[in-house]
Amino acid sequence: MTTGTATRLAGPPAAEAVIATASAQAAGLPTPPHLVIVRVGDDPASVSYVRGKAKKAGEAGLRSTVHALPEATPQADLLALVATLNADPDVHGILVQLPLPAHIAEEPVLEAIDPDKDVDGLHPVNVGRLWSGRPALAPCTPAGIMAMLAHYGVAVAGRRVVIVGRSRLVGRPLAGLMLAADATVTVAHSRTRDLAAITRSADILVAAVGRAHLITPDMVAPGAVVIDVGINRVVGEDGKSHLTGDVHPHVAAVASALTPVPGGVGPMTVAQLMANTVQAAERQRSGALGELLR
Ligand SMILES: NC(=O)C1=CN([C@@H]2O[C@H](COP(=O)(O)OP(=O)(O)OC[C@H]3O[C@@H](n4cnc5c(N)ncnc54)[C@H](OP(=O)(O)O)[C@@H]3O)[C@@H](O)[C@H]2O)C=CC1
Ligand SMILES: Nc1nc(=O)c2c([nH]1)NC[C@@H]1CN(c3ccc(C(=O)N[C@@H](CCC(=O)O)C(=O)O)cc3)C=[N+]21
Repeated sequence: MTTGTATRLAGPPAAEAVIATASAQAAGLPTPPHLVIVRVGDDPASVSYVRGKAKKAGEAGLRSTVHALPEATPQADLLALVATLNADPDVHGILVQLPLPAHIAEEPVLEAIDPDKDVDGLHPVNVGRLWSGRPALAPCTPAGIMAMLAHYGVAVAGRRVVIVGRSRLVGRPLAGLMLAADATVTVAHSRTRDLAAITRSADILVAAVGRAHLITPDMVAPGAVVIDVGINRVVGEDGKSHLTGDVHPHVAAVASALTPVPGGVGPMTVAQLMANTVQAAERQRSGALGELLR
């Protein structure tokens, strides 16, 4: 961000607040919640994200284990690992990092995860709970965005929210959470006509597309709150590779508030994973207590 007047909605302070709450809850459990992350192959971005998540888990007082499987792992072996983790009472959260190699279908893998250990909130049971307005483990990026808005005092109820992007991981579940929070929601995507007219109607505009600087100032209503989810690796004028979002920097001159990239939504995603892992551990504990008392 160069010039502009928009308030910078920084991720790290809001993320620390989420992690502090999760850590305090974790400390009240008989054993530290245990997160298991499964990564298949050596995609450099996935390697780096998974490392970041495991590091944060340790800082938050959680246990974490990373299973790094070779690129050529057969789907059956991955399913067998998930079954073992489901059955292990010492494992509270399971996350299979996406994308998976092309020879492995996502659907059967996500459906194999015990919904109560599904800290990514991608199992159809959790998707269904979210869309029927019941408590559920919600995907980390959308839940992190809701936590960030709450942290900075941005009201959602009654406001017009436009989400650009309809992915399983971000756009769709965010629409469900926004609806549950009483926003009026529009979801745009690659087939949307006259995208600018729609984005200009937003009080809160969320860009989750994966195209550098797709959202330009003319697409933003003066005073709108803009959430930039995109993480794009681009080569700058200096010839160096760096990260940039889906939102053009000049949007800062139009918006009232804007999340930076990096240092915006990304840290919220990681923080929310810690919160979801603690929530999963608590759910399993109360589930187990319920069984004992029955
Ligand atoms: N900060 C964080 O924590 C996270 C960041 N990300 C980043 O967010 C971005 C989006 O991720 P993800 O949702 O997984 O991406 P996907 O590629 O799964 O989805 C992209 C969405 O954008 C839509 N789209 C593509 N081109 C256009 C266009 N020109 N106009 C309008 N809509 C368009 C697609 O439409 P259609 O459905 O029609 O194809 C699709 O719905 C990426 O940069 C990713 O790296 C992702 C997860 C977490
Ligand atoms: N099953 C699954 N669950 C996910 O939640 C999931 C996934 N698969 N696949 C990929 C996306 C992407 N994602 C990010 C996590 C952290 C940052 C993050 O920490 N970003 C930092 C900087 C990152 C950097 O410097 O490279 C930031 O924006 O400041 C970004 C993106 C989770 N995802």
